[in-house]
This record gives sequence, structure tokens and C-alpha cells, in this order.
Amino acid sequence: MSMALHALFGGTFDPIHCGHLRVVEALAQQVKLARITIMPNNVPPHRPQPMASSIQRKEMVALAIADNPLFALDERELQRTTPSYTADTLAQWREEQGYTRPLAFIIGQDSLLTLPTWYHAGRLLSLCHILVCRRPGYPVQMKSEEEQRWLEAHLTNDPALLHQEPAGRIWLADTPLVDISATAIRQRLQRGQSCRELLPEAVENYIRAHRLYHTDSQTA
Ligand SMILES: Nc1ncnc2c1ncn2[C@@H]1O[C@H](COP(=O)(O)OP(=O)(O)OP(=O)(O)O)[C@@H](O)[C@H]1O
Ligand SMILES: O=C(O)c1ccc[n+]([C@@H]2O[C@H](COP(=O)([O-])O)[C@@H](O)[C@H]2O)c1
Repeated sequence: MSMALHALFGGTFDPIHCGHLRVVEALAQQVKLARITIMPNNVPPHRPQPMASSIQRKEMVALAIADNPLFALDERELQRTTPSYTADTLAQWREEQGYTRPLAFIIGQDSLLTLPTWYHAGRLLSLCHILVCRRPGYPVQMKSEEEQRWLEAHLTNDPALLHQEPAGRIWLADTPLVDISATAIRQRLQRGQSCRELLPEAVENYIRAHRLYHTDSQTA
């Protein structure tokens, strides 16, 4: 039986940018996602604390998706003060929604390369499918032969399976290569450079109004 595939898109979003939005919109078309739920983390497990607060990052996501019914916002990770481990979040989701409904987690190619080091990585595919968007500058090969074998064992070329099965498949999406990162955006803003092509206009305005990412706005 085929069921609507729900996709969660987790991230630090410090800030959300056009790279995020452009690639997942293309992904939604490719695998027929009716909805993508963007889920900002509170305490990113594998990187330093973000510069913007959780509330600011959430508000920027809300502004970025305000006019687009493809997207929704999920605040569950913001309500936990422990590290935002994806396996914990997905387990909580499954407890609420049951185990039969198909669920996907969206990541970029850079995240796929680190995924084997994630907390309880071995559990992830029992909880969701993983949809991977291409990203310039990151190799398509995993870091070891063992990880590559794990990837190949779970890959599918049939998008129907993502809708028919609740979890367990990896889909390497043929999304456009968009060379935008939040790191580069923060650096440009610190240097006072424009990010007009890189950020949704409402997010750019929010950053300016709150003086985010400017050298004199850093309190840490
Ligand atoms: N330009 C992009 N193309 C494809 N995937 C992306 C792109 N930017 C971010 N992603 C993916 O979106 C998810 C959330 O990314 P994140 O919020 O960390 O943005 P980022 O640009 O990678 O940030 P930073 O530069 O601060 O690390 C990750 O899985 C990441 O791989
Ligand atoms: O669960 C983990 O161990 C884990 C490790 C690294 C990243 N993640 C999640 O992967 C998503 C993308 O991470 P990031 O750091 O690129 O924004 C985001 O939802 C993170 O919380 C999760």
C-alpha cells in the first residue's frame, strides 16, 4: 500500500539560506513530497553552538517558508536542552505517529559522509528513509569501504518504495548543485558584504534588523 511520504529536514539553520530551500524544493518534485517539515536543532550534536539563538534561527525559518505551503516548521528539538540527536527525535516521532507511516529525513551530501558517526547511527534506518541532496565540494564516496558497503546495501532507485515502506531506504537525489553555505554567509555578513542572492529577502531583513552575524553583535 502506498502512503503519503512525510519528510523532516533537520538542520542548524544559522541562518536558513537559498541553498537549503532550492535543493529541497527540487527534491520534493522528484520524489513527490507533499510536505517538508523543517526542524531546527537546539544543541547541534557535532559542531559548536550556533551564533544566532534558537529562537532567532526558528524565526528566520518561519520567515523563509511563510509564503510556501510545501513547508512546515517543527519545534520539537527546540524544546529539549540535551543534544539534538536525530535518533532520539525520530524515535519520539515514531512513538507519536506509529511505525507504519513512511517517514524520511533529508540531509545534504556532507551530512551523509558523517552519518556513520551520529549517535545511534545504526538505528536511523529503522526509523526513517534518508534522502540525500547533492552538494558541491563533497565526494560521493563514503569515507571507508565498510561505510560504502552499508550505503550500497540500503540504496534504492525506485521512489515508489519510499512511499510504500515506512523506513530503511537511502535515496541519492539528483538535485541541483547549489554552492551556498551558512558559514560563507556568516563570513560575508561579518565583512559587511551583501547576501542578496543567498538569502530569502525576509531573512536578510531580519538579520539586518537584529544585527546578527556582525562583528560588534557577538557577545560570546
Ligand atoms: N547548499 C546546500 N546544498 C545541499 N544541502 C545543503 C546545502 N546547505 C545545507 N545543506 C544541508 O542542509 C542540512 C542543514 O545544513 P546547515 O543548517 O548545517 O547548513 P550549512 O550551510 O551546512 O551550515 P554551516 O555552513 O553553518 O555548516 C545539512 O544536512 C546540510 O548538508
Ligand atoms: O544525531 C546525531 O548524532 C547528529 C549528528 C550530526 C548532525 N545531526 C543532525 O543532522 C542535521 C544536519 O546537521 P547540521 O549540523 O549540518 O545542521 C541536523 O538536524 C542535526 O541535528 C545529528
